[in-house]
Amino acid sequence: MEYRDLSKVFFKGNQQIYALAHVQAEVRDGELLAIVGPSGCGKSTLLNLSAGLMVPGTGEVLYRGRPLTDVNTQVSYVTQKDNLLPWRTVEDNIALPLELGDRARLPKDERRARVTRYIELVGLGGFEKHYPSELSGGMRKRAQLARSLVYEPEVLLMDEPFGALDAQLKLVLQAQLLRMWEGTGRTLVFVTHDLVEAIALADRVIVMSSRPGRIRAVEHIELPRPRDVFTVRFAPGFGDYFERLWSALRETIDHGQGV
Ligand SMILES: Nc1ncnc2c1ncn2[C@@H]1O[C@H](COP(=O)(O)OP(=O)(O)OP(=O)(O)O)[C@@H](O)[C@H]1O
Repeated sequence: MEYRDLSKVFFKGNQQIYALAHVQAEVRDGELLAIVGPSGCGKSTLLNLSAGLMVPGTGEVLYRGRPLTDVNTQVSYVTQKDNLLPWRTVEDNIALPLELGDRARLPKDERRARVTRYIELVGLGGFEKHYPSELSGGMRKRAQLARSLVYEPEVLLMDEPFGALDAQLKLVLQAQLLRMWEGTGRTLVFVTHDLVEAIALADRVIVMSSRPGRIRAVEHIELPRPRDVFTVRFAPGFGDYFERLWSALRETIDHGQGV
């Protein structure tokens, strides 16, 4: 996927909000790309454009070399907002993507087996028949994660998926995410406010400037895989990545509107 000179302006009454300006970047096949940047710098807007849910003002998103002109059905998107369907149980929520489009043609047994596999993978075994209102915040995140992985999309977009969770749970879910992603060859774009999380998970980290969002810095994270999120922060080199990225981020915060 490629962002070519992407800009986006929102209009609110007679106010113009410049969300993104001349974003030029590539998302490489199979990589885990983390995007960090101050609040309001256009990170969610970039994901919305990647999913084809929004039309760019200028420039284009290329997906497999072609400009995206419609909803991108090859990507799955874990949004900031919890959008599990309250009237469906955990297993029925997770099964939903398999009921739509071409995937509805998969044999029923295979669909059921996949749902069970992803429920186990995210650690929700035993809660299949629960409704979202009967789950904790962390469990709802796990269910969202399973729902977005169950149809095995080419690209997974995640918008601060672990932002609101406590530090311990965050680590556990990061570890699960890496376990599910490493070795699959799938592409993952992960927006976060947390630099440590970005370095621990990613192959590359993009730092965006404050609004209008531009690419400020790109860092290749060459820490070996498979990574252990619990210990990687003590690995040699981690501190240097943190220092460089923090310095890029701080500059944009100092010159912008804060976090
Ligand atoms: N539909 C919209 N209408 C008007 N303004 C919008 C709309 N969507 C986003 N914006 C504005 O565009 C800017 C970028 O928003 P966006 O949600 O992409 O930022 P973000 O980097 O994801 O922020 P955060 O880190 O706080 O989630 C913000 O100033 C926001 O108010």
